[in-house]
Amino acid sequence: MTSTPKNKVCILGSGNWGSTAARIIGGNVTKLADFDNDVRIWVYEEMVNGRKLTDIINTEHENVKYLPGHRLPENVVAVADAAEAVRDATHIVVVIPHQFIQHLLDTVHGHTAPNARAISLIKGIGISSQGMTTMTQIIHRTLAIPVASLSGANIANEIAEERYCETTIGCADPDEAIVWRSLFNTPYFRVNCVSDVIGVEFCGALKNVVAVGAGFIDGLGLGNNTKAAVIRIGFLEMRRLAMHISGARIQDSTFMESCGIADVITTCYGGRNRRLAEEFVRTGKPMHELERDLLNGQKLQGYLTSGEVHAYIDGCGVADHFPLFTNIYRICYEGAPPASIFEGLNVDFSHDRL
Ligand SMILES: NC(=O)c1ccc[n+]([C@@H]2O[C@H](COP(=O)([O-])OP(=O)(O)OC[C@H]3O[C@@H](n4cnc5c(N)ncnc54)[C@H](O)[C@@H]3O)[C@@H](O)[C@H]2O)c1
Ligand SMILES: O=P(O)(O)OC[C@H](O)CO
Repeated sequence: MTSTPKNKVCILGSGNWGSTAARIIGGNVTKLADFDNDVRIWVYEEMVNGRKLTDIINTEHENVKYLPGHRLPENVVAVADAAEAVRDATHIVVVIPHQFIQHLLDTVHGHTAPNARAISLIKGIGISSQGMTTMTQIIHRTLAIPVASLSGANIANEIAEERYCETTIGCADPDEAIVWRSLFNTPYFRVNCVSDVIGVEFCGALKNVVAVGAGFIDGLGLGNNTKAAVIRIGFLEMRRLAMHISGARIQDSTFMESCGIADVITTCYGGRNRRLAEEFVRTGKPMHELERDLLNGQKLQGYLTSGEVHAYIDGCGVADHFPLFTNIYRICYEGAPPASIFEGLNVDFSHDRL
């Protein structure tokens, strides 16, 4: 009698969030009878203190560069070849900075199992000839497999400390949603599933632009009320843009999940995008320089997303309806003074669908 092969997880990405997700999944698979215990994690290979990062992870069981101080389960195995990492995987977790997605997908294309499916933990969007594209759409278009999304108020370092928080999985198939949930849910990382895959993603991507605005306010030293105003207007612009692009396919209720309102709050107080936007105002240095000098290899998504959002809203002739996003773009890319963030913030949102 032949037994059914077990499901197998591969994680594509081993940065701060990828390594934290690996801690969670590596622990959970050992409790799931239909999953293989071995979890492969693709590492963008680099030398750290004269040693390959994959070797360090596989011997010390710690990603000393991107998640120092937290042990990875021993069943999480680092692999430098992405095509090898996805081979035989039934569940592919994609968690790399959004600017690198297409190259990675092209590398694994043709190597995924026929029954594979994926979940994107990426917070970012793409621009293509079809307009604005979400990460699940890019993954689905390249690999032709079902794709779910996961996003929430999830600062990775706090999750690695096992401090209680929530997240949202967007998955169109309720049975698949249950499986994804079983891979991620823990007593400290509470997963709620919704069917709105791209709504979850839009929230995760667009909140990074609001985080940049919040950082500008901190850099200007304007305090809590001003930041709350930027958070509120930013949240409304996020929702307006998501609705503009995908209309009826997005559910308003998604914005009230962890991926929506909760993530805007956490990111505007504790995230990397906020922190470096504050430095941008204080030092006058460009974002890419601050990223290089202050993040030790970690990557920002917010200022890039601001550029992508601007290309889209300007191209569609609707930038006037997004004054905060437009001002943030001009401050990041056109040398506009940070105090110009308030210009024209009197747009009426009362007719937006609630
Ligand atoms: N860190 C968090 O708190 C957090 C939380 C939720 C979501 N996210 C999202 O998860 C995604 C991944 O972020 P992260 O925090 O895990 O990464 P990170 O910013 O900590 O690290 C950057 C990663 O990119 C890799 N890299 C560098 N150059 C590369 C290249 N050319 N090709 C491919 N990979 C390359 C590095 O090896 C490293 O693994 C992002 O979209 C981010 O917004 C992050
Ligand atoms: O550190 P940031 O700014 O990339 O944000 C991290 C998470 O997305 C917060 O949920």
